[in-house]
Amino acid sequence: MNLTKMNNTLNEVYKAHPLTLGDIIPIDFSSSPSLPDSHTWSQPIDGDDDDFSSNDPASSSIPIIDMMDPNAKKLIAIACENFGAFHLKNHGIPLDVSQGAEQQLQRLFSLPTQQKMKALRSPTTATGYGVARISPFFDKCMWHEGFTIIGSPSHDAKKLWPHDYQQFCDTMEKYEKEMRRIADRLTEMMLEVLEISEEKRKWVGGSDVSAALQLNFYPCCPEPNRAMGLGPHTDTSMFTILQAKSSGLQLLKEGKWIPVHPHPNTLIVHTGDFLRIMSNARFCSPIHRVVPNEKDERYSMAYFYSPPTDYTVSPSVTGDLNSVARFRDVTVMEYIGIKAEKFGDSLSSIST
Ligand SMILES: O=C(O)CCC(=O)C(=O)O
Ligand SMILES: [Fe+2]
Repeated sequence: MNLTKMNNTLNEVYKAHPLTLGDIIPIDFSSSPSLPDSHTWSQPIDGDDDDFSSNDPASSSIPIIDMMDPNAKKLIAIACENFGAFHLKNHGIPLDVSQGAEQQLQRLFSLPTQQKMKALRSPTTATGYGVARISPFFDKCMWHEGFTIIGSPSHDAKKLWPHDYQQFCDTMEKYEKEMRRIADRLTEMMLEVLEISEEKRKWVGGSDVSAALQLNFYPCCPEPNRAMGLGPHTDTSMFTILQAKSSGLQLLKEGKWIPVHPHPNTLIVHTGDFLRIMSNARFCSPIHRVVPNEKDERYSMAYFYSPPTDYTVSPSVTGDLNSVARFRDVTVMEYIGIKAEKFGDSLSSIST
């Protein structure tokens, strides 16, 4: 994987859209017994009360798809059309790899704040510890802390554990390799469904894909109905593959927030903006958010997978000769820059 190129690209984008130092440091949650004003959102936040799912269970929960099912390709395409998300089972990740990554994730976030601050992401770089990248687009802060990995985490891990970083790096690299295998396979399937030409598919499985692993921690929250774990957003990816063991994730569908509860031994897969563009808006890139919880803390790992930064993403209109392109062509690099500036208005800004 040409990670230096990917990292440089992101760093260039972030340099053009720097955060202020006040924006990048999470509060010390362990010393915040009540919700500070900086983290109090004005609207009450709907928790995971399952209101929507009780109305119409069939249309309100994302499907569970078996990756080994002979019909997987078709089922995934339907899920991408209806929800832009599904649970994936039989994905083939060895249990020790997913559990190992989960343990390292918890080890990282349980470090004392001062230690985590040693790996603080600077306002203009892409990796390390800090608040969510989407934070500047919201007036209020989120009940969340994160750690971003692009390629080998060793540079940042050495700052956290100067003498004992290897275990973290090996475990995370193994996990990323598994994620990469699944993302390649899902992408192959969906690009076939969209009848995207061989020429435009060559990047899949290659060394230049753009990939990042985002570790997230949402501590227990004293007033979850007035706080936000991660504000509403769509992902700047082709696919995002998520591992999480507790509830809190919600997807927006037809104006309602649908809770996405975890299932044992499954991953949650979302489609992101790049697949929406390539599919000419046939597939969704769902707006999602995370709500915090008073009793349960939440850990998650999100693997973002996109084409190489210089790849031109074009809507596929092959399947339907009457259809017109609903987005203009855009390179991955250019779209990452648009997203850093326009956030939720990015897709409409490239609509034709
Ligand atoms: O923590 C989660 O479940 C969601 C994370 C997420 O949406 C993201 O990192 O973009
Ligand atoms: Fe996301």
